[in-house]
Amino acid sequence: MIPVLSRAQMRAFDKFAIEACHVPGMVLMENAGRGAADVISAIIDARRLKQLQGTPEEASPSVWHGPAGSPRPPSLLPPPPSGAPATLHHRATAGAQRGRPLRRDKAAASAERARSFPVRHIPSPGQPATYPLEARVVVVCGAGNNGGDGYVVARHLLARGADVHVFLTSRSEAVTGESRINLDAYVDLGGELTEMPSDTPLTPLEEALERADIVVDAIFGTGLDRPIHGHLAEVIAVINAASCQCIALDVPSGLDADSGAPLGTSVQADDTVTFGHLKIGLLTPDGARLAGNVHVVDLGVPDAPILAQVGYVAEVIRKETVRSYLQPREANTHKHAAGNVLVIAGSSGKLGAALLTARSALRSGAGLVTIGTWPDAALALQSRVVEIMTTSIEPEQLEASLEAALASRHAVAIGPGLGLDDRARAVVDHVVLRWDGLKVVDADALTLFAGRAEVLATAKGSLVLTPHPGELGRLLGRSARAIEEDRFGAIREAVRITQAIVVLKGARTIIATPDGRMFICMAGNPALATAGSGDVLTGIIAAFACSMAAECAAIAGVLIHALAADAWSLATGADRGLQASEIAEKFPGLIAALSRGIDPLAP
Ligand SMILES: NC(=O)C1=CN([C@@H]2O[C@H](COP(=O)(O)OP(=O)(O)OC[C@H]3O[C@@H](n4cnc5c(N)ncnc54)[C@H](O)[C@@H]3O)[C@@H](O)[C@H]2O)[C@@H](O)CC1
Ligand SMILES: Nc1ncnc2c1ncn2[C@@H]1O[C@H](COP(=O)(O)OP(=O)(O)O)[C@@H](O)[C@H]1O
Ligand SMILES: [K+]
Repeated sequence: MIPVLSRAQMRAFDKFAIEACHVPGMVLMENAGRGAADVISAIIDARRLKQLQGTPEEASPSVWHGPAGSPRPPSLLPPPPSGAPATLHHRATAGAQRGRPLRRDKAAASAERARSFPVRHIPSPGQPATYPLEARVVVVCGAGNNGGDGYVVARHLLARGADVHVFLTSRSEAVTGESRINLDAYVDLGGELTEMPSDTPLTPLEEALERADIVVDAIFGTGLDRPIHGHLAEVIAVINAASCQCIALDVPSGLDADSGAPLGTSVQADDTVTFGHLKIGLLTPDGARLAGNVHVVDLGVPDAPILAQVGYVAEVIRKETVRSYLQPREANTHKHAAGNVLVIAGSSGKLGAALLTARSALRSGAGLVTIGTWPDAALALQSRVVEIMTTSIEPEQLEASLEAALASRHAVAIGPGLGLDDRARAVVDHVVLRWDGLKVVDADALTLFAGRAEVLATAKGSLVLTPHPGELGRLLGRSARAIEEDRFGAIREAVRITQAIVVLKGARTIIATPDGRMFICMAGNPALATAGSGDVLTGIIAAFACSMAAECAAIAGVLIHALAADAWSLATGADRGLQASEIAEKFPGLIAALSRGIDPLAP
């Protein structure tokens, strides 16, 4: 399980560790700062090795998370001067290339060691293979504990030979407690510090950032409790204008750790090193964009006893969890046992939606898939389908034709392209509210409950609702923007009103269940922003729901759908141009890989 905590839970976690478990706050701060220094060192080292090996920066497969359209930051480090000492890595490589034996006589080596007392740096995980770190690092510290983490980072980078300069957004006298001890330690060890309280110009910071390779943002963490204005907003603007790589500590300063929205303004980080656990605000679309790549470092305390006290808001969906839902097929399985899905979808001009949903259900392993649609649409579909069956919903004999269509189905997917007229409303009411089975409700079927979402709580059977932010906004009487600004709050409200499992789609899809749990999908990419990809998701969830609990079907469907896009992007190198029908083509291979415990995205 990868838990995700709210701001209050993370603060309670630290408090409980300090007060109930007697781990000094100083130790937590040291672990946080040292962990961050390790991540930063590894980033510097990886870039340096890449440059020494002559790999052009542009060839890096890593994703640039900066604002849309903004240039990727320039290369981190200047090329090493000619004649510069070779790194340990290079010496080892050169030796191996010259054919020097890799195994040495142990006794001779031991005798040699005893004579020469060599001092060797043995890197621990996350640390670079070589010191000194050749990087110019600016650390911008606030007056609170986030700033305290910043001094710890500064001290460790200084110890590793980096060129470090700390800027403090207040006077030193304003810094107290553990942060003050770490500030003093950094300064007393020869660290350079410039005070930058509100009445001072920001030119020294601007000049330092022009020369810097990395800026570490340690202004605010989870203590941010009001919008940022004035001087601090200007400091953040200067950081954001700098072209060097920006690494935020805990959260980008200004980001609301709960909603993921900027409070006034926010640092735009390339990487965020977060402490203890993921914060929920780092996982919203806005938060993810502002945080860049997120690294979690542990605080050196066991989680279980503390999490049992403080709880967590959500879990990240893991491939291992989905693997446990995917059972191998029995040798004597027959098509009826493999899942019988009815897709109630499509209308004139929107037949594609029905086809995408139905084909997705087949590719996900359903044994029988039937599209139930209007007579004209059913007629038009007959010439376009081979493995999929069709059945007509007769508006004049609605209930009778629906009952016939629903007989023996294990699950129903309803909504894509169905239309919003009165006959569609009658179909949706009959199936969603009165049929006693599992229904995946999407698109038009959701919109037909706008203004009356509470009626969904009275539905027979069970429901999985799959809204995008616009559809959820319609259900809750809000704008799509309002939903995006508070995705976790909105999905919880939707579950409370409807008592259904709700899947809120988008970058970082969330699944929430009526018993209060939430799951976040970290897979997927913007290639999914293409017409019909939601219909494909509806199909896979409906097919999985034939053989899994509804909640597991939603979790597995969301992850595999997202992984399909990631696999496509990995294969093509593209972030656009994916056609919805191609998503489902990847399902059988992904299901097979996950079932065997193979990472489908591993090279
Ligand atoms: N012992 C602990 O509790 C640990 C805390 N850690 C760090 O401590 C951070 C939290 O530290 P703090 O609680 O000191 O808070 P911050 O350092 O995030 O913020 C400092 C103070 O700024 C003030 N402030 C809030 N919003 C403001 C605004 N808009 N404009 C001006 N001032 C504002 C508040 O009074 C707040 O307490 C975490 O994010 C993490 O980085 C880590 O060192 C791990 C251990
Ligand atoms: N930027 C993105 N990153 C990750 N997933 C995305 C992104 N944009 C869209 N998606 C996914 O693509 C699907 C789009 O669904 P939906 O909006 O219903 O599309 P449609 O109505 O065209 O079928 C959802 O599963 C959503 O989570
Ligand atoms: K920060």
